[in-house]
Amino acid sequence: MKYEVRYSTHPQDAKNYDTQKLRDQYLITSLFEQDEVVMVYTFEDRFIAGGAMPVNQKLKLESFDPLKAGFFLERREMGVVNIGGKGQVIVDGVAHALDYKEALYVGKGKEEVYFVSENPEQPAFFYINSTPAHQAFPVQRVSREQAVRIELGAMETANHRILNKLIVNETVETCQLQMGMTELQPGSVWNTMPGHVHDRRMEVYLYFEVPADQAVCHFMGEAQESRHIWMHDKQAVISPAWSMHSGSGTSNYSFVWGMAGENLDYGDMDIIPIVDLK
Ligand SMILES: O=C[C@H](O)[C@@H](O)CC(=O)C(=O)O
Ligand SMILES: [Zn+2]
Repeated sequence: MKYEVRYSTHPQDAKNYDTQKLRDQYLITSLFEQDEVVMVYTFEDRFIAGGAMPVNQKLKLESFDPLKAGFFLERREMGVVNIGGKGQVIVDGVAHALDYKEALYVGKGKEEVYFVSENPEQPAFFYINSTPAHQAFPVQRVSREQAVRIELGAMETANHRILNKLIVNETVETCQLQMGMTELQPGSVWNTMPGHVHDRRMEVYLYFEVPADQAVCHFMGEAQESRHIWMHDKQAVISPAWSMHSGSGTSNYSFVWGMAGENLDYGDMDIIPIVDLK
């Protein structure tokens, strides 16, 4: 398994970052590598964003040195969203089938977790989010039908999108993790517009279904001191609690969002009026 550690940053410091520094600090370019588990451990709320792409073998979820844990979920919980072909997540011997855009919550204390693809020609891409946890909640699969679906925005403002709450307190009991998936409708390009911040929680976005010759421009930073990061398919970006997080694409696309921090209130956001953005 491969991992990387990223320290957290101060907004006053981030103001001075040039393009490369912004990308090094916040952009995660590669989480999906054949027959590997790849993890980025950020000190923003000790959130881990990872990818598991089993092709020719099943992959074991393993702890890594900075966690100083006997096994990965010893003091953590995890959410998994499959953004690839059919696969299974095997948790302490129990197989949970995950189809495209389905999710699985795995609570603290589960010792043995494996990732498997059904067909090596169409491997599963398991996107992983994990946060510290102090209570064990049951494993729960969230199918597409079980997700809480909300329609947001409008075609006229190029932000018509379907938000699917996958792992939120309406569907799954968690310690601090929340996850969901938002799908921009054809012709719509703006996510999270009007934008927001939530000082109570940090967030990570993973963009996918971005066509190979298109890109998403992700907006971050303080609302009056915004910066942008150009992103491609299956890349993720870390949003510290002080940062806005919004994006516009050169086509429509989808993204998985994951949050952790102070509360489990999805609606706890401070909206930034569009005319106040700088
Ligand atoms: O705090 C919540 C997250 O930023 C996302 O759920 C926002 C989002 O998917 C959207 O508006 O398109
Ligand atoms: Zn947010």
